[in-house]
Amino acid sequence: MTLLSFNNVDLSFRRYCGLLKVREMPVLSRIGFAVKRGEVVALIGASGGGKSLIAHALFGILPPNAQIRGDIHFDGLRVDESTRPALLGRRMALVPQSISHLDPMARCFQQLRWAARRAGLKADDAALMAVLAQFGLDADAARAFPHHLSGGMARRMLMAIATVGDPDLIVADEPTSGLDDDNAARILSKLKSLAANGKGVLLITHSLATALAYADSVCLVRNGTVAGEERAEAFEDCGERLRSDYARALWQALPHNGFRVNGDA
Ligand SMILES: Nc1ncnc2c1ncn2[C@@H]1O[C@H](COP(=O)(O)OP(=O)(O)OP(=O)(O)O)[C@@H](O)[C@H]1O
Ligand code: NI
Repeated sequence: MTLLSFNNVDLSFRRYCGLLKVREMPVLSRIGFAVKRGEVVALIGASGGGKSLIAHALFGILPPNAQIRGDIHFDGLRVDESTRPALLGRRMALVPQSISHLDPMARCFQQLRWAARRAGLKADDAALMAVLAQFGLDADAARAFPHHLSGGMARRMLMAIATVGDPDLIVADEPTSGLDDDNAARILSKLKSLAANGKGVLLITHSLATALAYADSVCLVRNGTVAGEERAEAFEDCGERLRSDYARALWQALPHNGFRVNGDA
């Protein structure tokens, strides 16, 4: 069953040139993809391609000069200013790319408690500590203010905060950046197991290798548009089963495919 769908979503930023002239800078064009329950969909693409903006459009955290058109649906409901508040934290949660989304003025455990409360959960402290333990975070991390955490610990704290409310959809924006291999695997396995338990997961990453190890399907984002949608299992051999040229080029550029460019032998 489809949990999240983007249909023909366009996004532009208004910029003032001079005093009165306003220019529209398009950044996303005709974005369309879907996430079903039980699957991990990876949004992948190079830096600056528009992946985070797609997540920000869903969660309503675009800057005020952003102009958005098109349809975003969550579980059959159109997502807009009126419907979004009831969804945030309860039905869908974001693991933001930047760890600066943690509140610098509150201890981490307090922020976890707020997230649980926002989701309508009456979790006691022991249950919240168990959530932290899933991400390798202990009582010291719980007591800490965000600036006392390492980058990797802060990222794991963001995962704990996003998942504590048991949302139906998790959007994880580069959730493993700055993590060592073990902690990265822990986060990605957790996302995969959430999907295996009927949740939907949108994994945003610049790494095709990461996407292929954990995702069921891959949506390629390039220059603000969807340059291809592929099943993860189509990335095999020489990529004959891939539908888009861009996917084939990325696949052939991976180290174990010999860094071939444009299909060169
Ligand atoms: N507030 C803004 N005003 C104008 N342009 C913006 C704004 N925010 C982002 N952009 C532009 O939109 C484009 C897409 O940015 P976005 O952060 O979504 O990329 P990304 O694919 O997530 O990249 P990365 O992998 O580096 O995180 C970039 O070219 C960026 O410069
Ligand atoms: Ni990003």
